[in-house]
Amino acid sequence: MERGGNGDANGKSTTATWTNLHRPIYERATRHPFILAIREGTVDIAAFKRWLGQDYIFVRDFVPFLASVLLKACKQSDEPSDMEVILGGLASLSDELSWFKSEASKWDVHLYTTAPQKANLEYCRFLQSLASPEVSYIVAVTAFWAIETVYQESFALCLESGSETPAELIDTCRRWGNAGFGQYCQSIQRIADRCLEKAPSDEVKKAEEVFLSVLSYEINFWNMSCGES
Ligand SMILES: Cc1ncc(CN)c(N)n1
Repeated sequence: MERGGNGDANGKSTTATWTNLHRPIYERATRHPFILAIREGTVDIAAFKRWLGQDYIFVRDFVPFLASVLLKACKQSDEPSDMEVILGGLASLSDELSWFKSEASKWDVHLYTTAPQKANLEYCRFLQSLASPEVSYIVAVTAFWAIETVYQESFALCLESGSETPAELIDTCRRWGNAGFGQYCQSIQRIADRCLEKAPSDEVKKAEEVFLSVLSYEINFWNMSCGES
C-alpha cells in the first residue's frame, strides 16, 4: 500500500502544506467578514446574537462527534497521549456549554427556542457522518483539528494589538483566541500530522477532502451568522 508521506519537499507537515496549498479558502474561513467586523468594532449585534444561539446548537452536536473521535483514538491510535488530548477537549465542552448559557442570558438570547438554521443543520449532519465507525481515526482527527483551528485563528485575530474589539465581546474572543487554546490546537495538529505521515495515500486524500469540507461549512456558518443563508 502506498504511503501518504509527511508534507512537502521543504519538510512542512501535511497540515501545514494543505493550509498553504488551499490558502484562499483557508483565509475565507479564518478571516471572515463577521470576524473582521468584531475586530474592527463594527459587528452587527443582531449577527453576534444569531451566531451565539446557533453555535450553542453546534457545540451540543460537537459533543457526540468528539466522543466518537475519543473512541477511535482508544481503538486505533498507537500513541496513548492522543486519548488525553481528546479527553481534555471533551471535558472542556461541559464548561463551554455553561458559558453559552450565561452568555445567552446576558444577551437575551433564548437558547431553547432557537431553531437551527440550514447551514448549521448541514454542518451538524456532516459531524454526524464523521462520527460513523466507518470513518477512520485519521480522517476524524483531521476534521477535529480543522474545526478547532478555524475558531482559534479567527478569534485570536480579534485579540491582536490594534484590534478594536468591543469590550463586551472580549470574553467570547478569549474563549477560543487565548494562547492555551492555541497550544491545544497545536497538540491536535501534531496528532493529525503523525497519523497522516503513516497513512496510506487514499486515507490522506480523504482527510484532505474533509479538511476542505470543514472550511466550507465554517464559511457557511459565518455567512449564516451575518444573516445570509
Ligand atoms: C461552527 C463552530 N466551529 C468550531 C467551533 C469550535 N469548537 C465552534 N464552537 N463552532
